[in-house]
Amino acid sequence: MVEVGREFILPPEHRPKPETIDADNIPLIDLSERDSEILAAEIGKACKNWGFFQVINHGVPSKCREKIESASRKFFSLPKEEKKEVSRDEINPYGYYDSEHTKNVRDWKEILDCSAQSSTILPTSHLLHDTELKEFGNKWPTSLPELREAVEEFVVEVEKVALKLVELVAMSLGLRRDRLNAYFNDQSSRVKLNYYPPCPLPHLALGTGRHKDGGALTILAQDSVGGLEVKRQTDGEWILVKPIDDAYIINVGDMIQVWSNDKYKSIEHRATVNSEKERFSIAFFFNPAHYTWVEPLDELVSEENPPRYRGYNWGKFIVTRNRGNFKKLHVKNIQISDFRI
Ligand SMILES: O=C(O)CCC(=O)C(=O)O
Ligand SMILES: [Fe+2]
Repeated sequence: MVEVGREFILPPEHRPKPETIDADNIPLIDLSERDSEILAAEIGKACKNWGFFQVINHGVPSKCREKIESASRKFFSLPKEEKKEVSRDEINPYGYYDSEHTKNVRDWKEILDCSAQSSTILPTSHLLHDTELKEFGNKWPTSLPELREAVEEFVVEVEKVALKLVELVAMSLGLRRDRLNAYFNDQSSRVKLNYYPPCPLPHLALGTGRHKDGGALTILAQDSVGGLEVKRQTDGEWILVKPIDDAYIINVGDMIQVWSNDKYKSIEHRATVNSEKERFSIAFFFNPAHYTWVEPLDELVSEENPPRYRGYNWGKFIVTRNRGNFKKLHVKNIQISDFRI
């Protein structure tokens, strides 16, 4: 019998309910629609009302998805010692770990975090006065060469979708189509493989605790088990996102919320676990370079609609967030609300 340690147990108000609501669901958008004005309008509406939507006919070959899903299963079924050989640590955010914390409660999951680029430059410290930077690369398990190949091929494909979405988001905000593209010339994008083993007490713990994604946008592939829940803006209820074969779930990250000066919202979400089935998901976090200064876009602020956020440096933001994910801290983890004016 697997034990559920105290560090996994959530305070009562944040525990998942035994029954989830799945009647109403997040919008489903067909990306093969050729009229980009129509697409942008649909995406704008989804970003405003839900902060989440699913896409079909996205162009990512299903073979590519099957390959990364299969490599991920193989990776997590490797002996623990082999996984630990590619562990992340307090400074290097890329690698394996089984003790992620969200809001200082441990998540019931194992993770492999990968830099989407061959390497990523990040600050080594969350402290603002420390300006040291370091280049971090991926560690791959030697017994599973297909994992690296699968991740690299997946990145090429999802990045095309991410750029297309960022263009549609720009259009929907009434901006030039390529207004946001330059932010992604240098990236700190990340691929996260999530593995949620069956949990004997699924109503006391979560696979991923409630959180908002900090970057620009997230593209998520969930398997057919289901468990992702999104907080509905109208009433604060948690809504189960129905798995759809070969679809990707897209969500607005904090950065788009800030750029849009709150027109679009980065919405809280979480992943539940269940006592019978294991569950896998793969997230692609589309993020700009560490040196990016994030603030409401000039075109979207005015005298009547003044900026609602102070600017901040993305590198320091993500490093502070990573630090809180790595271990339990006694301070609240960084949120964009900290920058609210
Ligand atoms: O596994 C999931 O469905 C969600 C994971 C997630 O939200 C994340 O990794 O940021
Ligand atoms: Fe997330």
